[in-house]
Amino acid sequence: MKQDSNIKNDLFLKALRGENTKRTPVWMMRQAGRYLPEYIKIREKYSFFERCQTPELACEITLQPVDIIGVDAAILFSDILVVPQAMGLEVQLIEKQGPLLPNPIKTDVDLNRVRVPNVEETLGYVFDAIKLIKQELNGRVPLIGFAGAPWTLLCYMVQGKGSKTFDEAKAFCYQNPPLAHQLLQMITDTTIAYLKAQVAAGADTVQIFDSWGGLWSKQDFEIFSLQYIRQIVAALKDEVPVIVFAKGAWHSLGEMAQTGANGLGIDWCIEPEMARKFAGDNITLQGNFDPAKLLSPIPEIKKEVTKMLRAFGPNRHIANLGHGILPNVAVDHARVFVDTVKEFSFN
Ligand SMILES: Cc1c2[nH]c(c1CCC(=O)O)Cc1[nH]c(c(CCC(=O)O)c1C)Cc1[nH]c(c(CCC(=O)O)c1C)Cc1[nH]c(c(C)c1CCC(=O)O)C2
Repeated sequence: MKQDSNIKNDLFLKALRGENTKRTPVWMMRQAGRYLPEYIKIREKYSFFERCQTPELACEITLQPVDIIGVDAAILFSDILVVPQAMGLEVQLIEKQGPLLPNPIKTDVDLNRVRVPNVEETLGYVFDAIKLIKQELNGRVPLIGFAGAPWTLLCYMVQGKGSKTFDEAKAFCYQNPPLAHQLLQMITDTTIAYLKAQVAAGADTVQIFDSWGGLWSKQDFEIFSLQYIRQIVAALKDEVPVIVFAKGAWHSLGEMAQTGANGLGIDWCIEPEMARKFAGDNITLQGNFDPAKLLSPIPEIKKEVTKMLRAFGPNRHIANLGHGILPNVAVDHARVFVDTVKEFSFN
C-alpha cells in the first residue's frame, strides 16, 4: 500500500484505513463545479472537454473547493465519460442538458467501434493533470481519483443520453446478455488500467461511481454491476484505498463490503444505523446528507448535519452528501455543511 506520510491533513485517509480520527473528515461529491462562481468564470471561456483536457484548468478547478470551502480531500476535475470517449465513442456535453453520445451501441456490429485503448495514449491528459494537482496541493489534503462503474458507463454508451430509468440500457442487458457482458468486460479492463495509471500519477485513493446501480434488483445488480466492480477493487486495493459508491444499491452493502473496498458511499435513503448493520463493522461509510437539504435555512442545515454525525458515530465515517451537490446551492450553505462537520465534537 502506498505511503502518505507527506500529506499534512490525513484525516480522510486515516478514516478510510479504519484508524481513529480527532474529528470526522468531510468532502462533497461533485464539489468542483457549477455552484462555485469561480468555476462558472472558467466555464464561460472554455468548453467542458477543454476544461477536462487542459491540465492547468483541471488543476485550478480541482483546487477551488479546497481553497474556497476548506474540504479535507480534493477530487480530480474530470468526468466519468472520458472513458467511453477513450474507448472510441463520440461524447458531447450539451450545456443545461447533459451528456449526448450521438452513436450509441445497440448491436454486435456497433461493438466493433469500441476498443480497450492504451490509456497512456488516450487519457494521458488526466495523468498530467493529476501530477500537476499533486504538485500544487503540496500535501495539503489527499487527492481522490475516480472512474464510473462499468454498468453506469454502459448506461450512457447504450442509451446515448441521460435517463431516469435507462430502459434501453437494461433492455440491451436482458436481450443479449453475452454482448452486454462483452462490453462490461471491455469497460472493466479499460477502467483497471485507467485507475492504475491515476494512482501511478499520484492519486491517493480512487472512488468508483455507480450512479445507476440502484436501477437493478439485488440479483441483477450482482450480474450486471457488482461482479465487474469486484474485479476493479481487487486490482486496485493493494495500491490505494478504494471507495465504492453504488447509489440506491443499499441491498448489496454487505456484498460490496466483501469486495475488499475500504469505503462505501451511501445515499440518504438508508439510515446510517441500517447501513452499518448491512455493511458490517470492518469498513468506512461515506455520506449521506440529502443534497437538496443544503437548500434549507442555515440553522436547519447545522442541526441536520449534527444529527447525521451522531448517527454515524465518531469513527469509520467520512461526512459527505448522498449524491452530487446541486448547482443551485449557495456557496455559504455548502460552507456551513463543511464547517459544521469540522467544528463538531463528540465530547
Ligand atoms: C453520472 C456521472 C457523470 N459524471 C460523473 C457521474 C457520477 C457521479 C454522479 O452520479 O453525479 C462524475 C463527475 N463529473 C464531474 C466530476 C468532477 C469532480 C467533482 O467535483 O466531483 C465527477 C466526479 C464533473 C462534471 N461533469 C459534468 C459537469 C457539469 C458541466 C458544467 O456545467 O460545467 C461537471 C462539473 C457534466 C455531466 N457529467 C455527467 C452528467 C450526467 C453530466 C451533466 C449533468 C450534471 O452536471 O450532473 C455524467
